[in-house]
Amino acid sequence: MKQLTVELGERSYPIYIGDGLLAQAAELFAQRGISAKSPLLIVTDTAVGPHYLEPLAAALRAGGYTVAAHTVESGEKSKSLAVLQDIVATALEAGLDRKSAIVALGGGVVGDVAGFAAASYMRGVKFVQVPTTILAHDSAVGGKVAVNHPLAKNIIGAFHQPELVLYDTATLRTLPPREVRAGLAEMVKHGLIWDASFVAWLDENAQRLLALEPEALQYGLFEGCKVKAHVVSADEREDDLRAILNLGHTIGHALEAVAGYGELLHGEAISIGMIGAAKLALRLGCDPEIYTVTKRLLQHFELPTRMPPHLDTDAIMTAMSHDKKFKEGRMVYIVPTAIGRVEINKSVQAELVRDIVNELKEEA
Ligand SMILES: NC(=O)c1ccc[n+]([C@@H]2O[C@H](COP(=O)([O-])OP(=O)(O)OC[C@H]3O[C@@H](n4cnc5c(N)ncnc54)[C@H](O)[C@@H]3O)[C@@H](O)[C@H]2O)c1
Ligand SMILES: O=C(O)C(=O)C[C@@H](O)[C@H](O)[C@H](O)COP(=O)(O)O
Ligand SMILES: [Zn+2]
Repeated sequence: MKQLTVELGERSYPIYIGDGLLAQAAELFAQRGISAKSPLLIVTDTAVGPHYLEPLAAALRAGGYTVAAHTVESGEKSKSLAVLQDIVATALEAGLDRKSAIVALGGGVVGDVAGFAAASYMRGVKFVQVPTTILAHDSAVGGKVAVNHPLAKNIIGAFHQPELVLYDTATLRTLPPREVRAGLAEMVKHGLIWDASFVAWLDENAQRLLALEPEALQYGLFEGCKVKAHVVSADEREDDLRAILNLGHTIGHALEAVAGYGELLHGEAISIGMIGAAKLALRLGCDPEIYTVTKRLLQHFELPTRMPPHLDTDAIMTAMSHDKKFKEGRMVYIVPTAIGRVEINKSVQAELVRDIVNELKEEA
């Protein structure tokens, strides 16, 4: 088992990464002070539940926990206020009290909606992340929890850190290949924003990751989590530095919203958004190698680099204006300045972005 810590003073928490960790859930929950005197609620989805709900629930029951469960439909559309209401109803029926914990068993969708339920139920109860996708090496760490609005992604949410992240890499073996690829987009992002040597490793090990080769996977997840934990520890509430985790997201989130939260997976939208950010870097006079390496990496991972041409440019520009980085009348873009380095740029002209959005429709 590998372990690292998100350093947040008294609210610091461990991330455990290993094969078969679901079986150790009760012990690890108890170590983190999750009470066995109040019921737990596991939130999962219709694709994950059939595989992993019972093994997790059984491990927890064996350690003396009382466990209830709530299953949401698989997919981005479950990040909604309606689903949040349903989770709260199950929590009340199951008798969750202020000492209870809500456990997210699934990918980023379950993590975000269950996390927001934990942040708001009885004004906040404990939360545990049990990620089951590659993408969730990002979403399970850092405490951003949210649901979507039809006009804007993640616009109703909170910061609510988990007590622990229990990442059983054995669960990743049932991930559909498209989800494997989408998850690797956020791993590429972690390299591009922070660590040129990780970028080089990703470049060389793409096939091993796509094949879910255990050693490569654990290394990639650990390094990705390490970048994320470091940035979150430095700026938990995105006053400044944390915005770099949004590389590719300004365009990417707009694409997801305009495409109706279904056509493009989050990782796919972010892949296209990172091409957009690399194009922005080119236009701002940065080293062309940034664009070349970004595109090569994303192609290695068989991720999309071209925007679906039917998406309307005006609608995308409007959706971008709802971005949470838009403050005091200024749009903020995360722009690469070298491999493994980005800047938070507050002076990019909207017309330049519009050109890039149109170019993304033509990208090969
Ligand atoms: N909070 C954050 O910091 C943060 C960071 C990145 C992304 N996100 C959010 O995360 C979401 C995307 O997360 P995701 O890509 O994990 O999506 P997801 O949760 O929808 O999971 C992807 C798909 O795989 C299925 N699945 C999950 N685990 C599986 C498994 N082990 N075996 C078989 N099927 C499995 C799910 O049912 C779903 O169909 C987006 O909503 C994005 O906005 C949040
Ligand atoms: O944790 C962060 O900070 C991130 O930006 C991680 C992103 O990958 C993630 O998609 C996040 O949900 C985006 O947050 P938002 O604040 O832009 O909605
Ligand atoms: Zn993301």
